Amino acid sequence: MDDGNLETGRTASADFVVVANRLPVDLERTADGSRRWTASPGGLVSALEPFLRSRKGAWVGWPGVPDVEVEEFDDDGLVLHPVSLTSEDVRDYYEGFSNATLWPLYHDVVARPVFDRSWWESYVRVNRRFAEASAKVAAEGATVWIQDYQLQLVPAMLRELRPDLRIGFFLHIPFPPVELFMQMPWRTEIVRGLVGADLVGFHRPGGAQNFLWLARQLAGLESSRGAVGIRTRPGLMQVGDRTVRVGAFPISIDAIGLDKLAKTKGVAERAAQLRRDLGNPKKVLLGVDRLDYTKGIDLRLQALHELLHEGRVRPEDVTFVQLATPSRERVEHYQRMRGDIEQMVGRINGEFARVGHPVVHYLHQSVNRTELAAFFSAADVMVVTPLRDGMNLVCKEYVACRHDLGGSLVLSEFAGAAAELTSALLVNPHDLDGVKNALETAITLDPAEGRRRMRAMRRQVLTHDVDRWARSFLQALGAEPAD
Ligand SMILES: O=P(O)(O)OC[C@H]1O[C@H](O[C@H]2O[C@H](CO)[C@@H](O)[C@H](O)[C@H]2O)[C@H](O)[C@@H](O)[C@@H]1O
Ligand SMILES: O=c1ccn([C@@H]2O[C@H](COP(=O)(O)OP(=O)(O)O)[C@@H](O)[C@H]2O)c(=O)[nH]1
Repeated sequence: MDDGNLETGRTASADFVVVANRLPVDLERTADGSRRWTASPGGLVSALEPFLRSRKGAWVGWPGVPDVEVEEFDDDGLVLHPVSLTSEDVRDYYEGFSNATLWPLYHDVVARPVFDRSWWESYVRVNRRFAEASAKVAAEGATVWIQDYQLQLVPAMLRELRPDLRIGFFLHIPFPPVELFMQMPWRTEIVRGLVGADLVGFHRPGGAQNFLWLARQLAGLESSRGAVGIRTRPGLMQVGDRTVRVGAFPISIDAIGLDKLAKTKGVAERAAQLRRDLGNPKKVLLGVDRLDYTKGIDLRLQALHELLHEGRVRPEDVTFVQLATPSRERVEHYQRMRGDIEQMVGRINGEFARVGHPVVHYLHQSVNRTELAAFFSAADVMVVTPLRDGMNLVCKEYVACRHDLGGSLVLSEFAGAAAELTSALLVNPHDLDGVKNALETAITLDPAEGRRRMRAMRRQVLTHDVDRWARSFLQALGAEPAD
């Protein structure tokens, strides 16, 4: 996308507003000093962008680079309202509090969270800026849907500025067990920020249940104690004269769109080309992740290394492709993990590759949707082994692309998607022998058994798409009529 497609300078007054840390597009400065817009990384954007485009709302978010002022603009009918962040905001609010405090704390402390008071102050300031921007964009009585852990204070701040709005909040990452959340020095402030919404949504009922408990303990709020259902039976909480709903809404993908894309001649040809380029191995294994320490890329490489060592897998039979989207590159944990992973790739290839035939192809790059559909179509085994993941859209995308019922999915029990894709080969990523066994099973799986599993997973993914997710959330918020 370039600036030519974008109509700038319009004033928005939108009835439906999404607020997320990132806009769906990132501003990129190229080497020759010009600027262009590219697709933003991550599942939040892939899920919400097609949905919002279909209903012509406004999107409030950061354009992805510090220290730029960009005017509100129209991107093919979607009004984008940029919120500027300074370099200090990016360091303290985004890389600091969001990604070195909240991210590890909410992902089961797989890395140690840093609690820094100046980061917290920056988080409060930037959340206020987002609340003010949203208050400006939303029309009288509009629905505003706030997204994710970077903006947990925005619901209450926005309600104070604009009591006329209908406010929803959805958390895309796991909500942690209460014992872990209690470590947070600003735990009560965060709970009070979230209950500013009319509906607080999580991927899983467990997250909703944890939140209800914490709101009772930390904010003294009266709340229901019954089990929260999936898309139904939300918990209820009394906040002054308002009733706040707390529910579980597992996110999904544009399944029909991807199914269609994977059936095109172009994707099928590209998939065949990819297999040829890889040297037509018997089995292609694939990993697709942001380069994030929660994704368990290191442990799948370790499992492969051991299988090769033990002779359970022959290097001439398998090729492993790891697509790793660059992510949060200035955060220390991410830098360390990248070094470790690249060392492991080098080690496996050093020991098992032949000239012209690496065992592991590692691409530290992002690829587009069509190319990704070709990779999914080409892969015999999709390996998804996060230590913890809110949902994980990649595994659902793989399933949506396998109209041929080919391929098998190795999936971590600790991804939100595992509760829905129960016919995957489920693994505990902390159990390396279990991961090795599952990889071996997937490589040698009887095709009829593979088809049976894939059919069941496709039934689930194709009937539970992102549109259903968004509709069920907005219906529970009262922003959309019930079916
Ligand atoms: O914006 P970044 O810091 O570059 O990170 C990208 C996004 O990562 C996270 O995605 C999550 O949302 C997915 C969709 O619900 C879900 O499947 C996945 O499990 C989550 O990790 C993050 O939550 C987003 O805010 C980021 O934009
Ligand atoms: O090279 C890539 C790698 C990933 N993705 C997309 O990035 C999203 C990743 O979402 P997921 O929920 O799996 O994880 P997240 O990165 O949000 O934690 C998926 O929609 C992928 O299709 C992409 O467009 N290009």
